[in-house]
Amino acid sequence: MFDKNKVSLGIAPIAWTNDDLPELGGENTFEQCISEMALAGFIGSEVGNKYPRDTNILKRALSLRGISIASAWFSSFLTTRPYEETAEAFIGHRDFLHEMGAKVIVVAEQGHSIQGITDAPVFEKKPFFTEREWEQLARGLESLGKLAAEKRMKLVYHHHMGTGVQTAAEINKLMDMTDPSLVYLLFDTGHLTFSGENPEEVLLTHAGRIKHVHLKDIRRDILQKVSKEQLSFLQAVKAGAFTVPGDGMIDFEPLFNLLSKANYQGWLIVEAEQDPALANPLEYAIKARKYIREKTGL
Ligand SMILES: O=C1C[C@@H](O)[C@H](O)[C@@H](O)C1=O
Ligand SMILES: [Co+2]
Repeated sequence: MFDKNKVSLGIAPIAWTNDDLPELGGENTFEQCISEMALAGFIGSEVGNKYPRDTNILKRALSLRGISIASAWFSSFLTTRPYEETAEAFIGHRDFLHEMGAKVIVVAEQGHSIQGITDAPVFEKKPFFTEREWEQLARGLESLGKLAAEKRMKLVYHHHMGTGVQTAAEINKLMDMTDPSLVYLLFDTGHLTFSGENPEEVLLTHAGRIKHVHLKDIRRDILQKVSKEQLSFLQAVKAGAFTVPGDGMIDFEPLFNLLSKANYQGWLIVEAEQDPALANPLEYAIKARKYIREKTGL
């Protein structure tokens, strides 16, 4: 299985406070969040909107708890806005993450995205890029990838529900259109399953380019409800579509096996956004940690 010197376990703050739905977990503090991550046995985190932006303050709070920053989300608008606008914001984000010691930068294209539109049915209204937009996205990501490389960092692209890069076919197209030394892939088990893709197939196809992993599970009954009632992505999250690995319909064992066979190196980040009032974040973090230990020995 995984080499403990090459694979590290982290957890995202989104289970404590949801940046996309600020009403979920608004009461949970930054300190509670990172203390509970450490208590559950994780050594890494991504960055949430309650995290201090002053890198000295952030480093001190995290080091007291033995936590490092693995990465943080960046929204690109390469298909809808001038490249320079995205590049300027990307450089600030990159420099912050570099200062925090992160090696990868998570990027998701938000041009035409409906992931944040409260009432847009996620299956029915997902956007599709024109060929011109695909070109803009691919060339723009390569340029951002070069900016990442200036700091010896990697851009990892996050496929996502309700965006133009959601399905396996769209992931394949993006990977085909971009330079593999500049644009890498983030593998998110929850988004692939939500979209109806086969995560094993995606993993096998792109194993060499996967440099960051988000682990989340899906509740099958909620997924059926999302499709039947034409819910939006955010309504799906609120309804409990996502949960921690081992608590839903995904079989993680073959995925862990394939990742380890591909000599995966980097972070495995548990990222299971759900309503913290219904799913206690510490309890679910402990549950996830236990499941991963049982299945991988990590
Ligand atoms: O990586 C992610 C970041 C979140 O903001 C997003 O909506 C979530 O679903 C995700 O996978
Ligand atoms: Co994710």
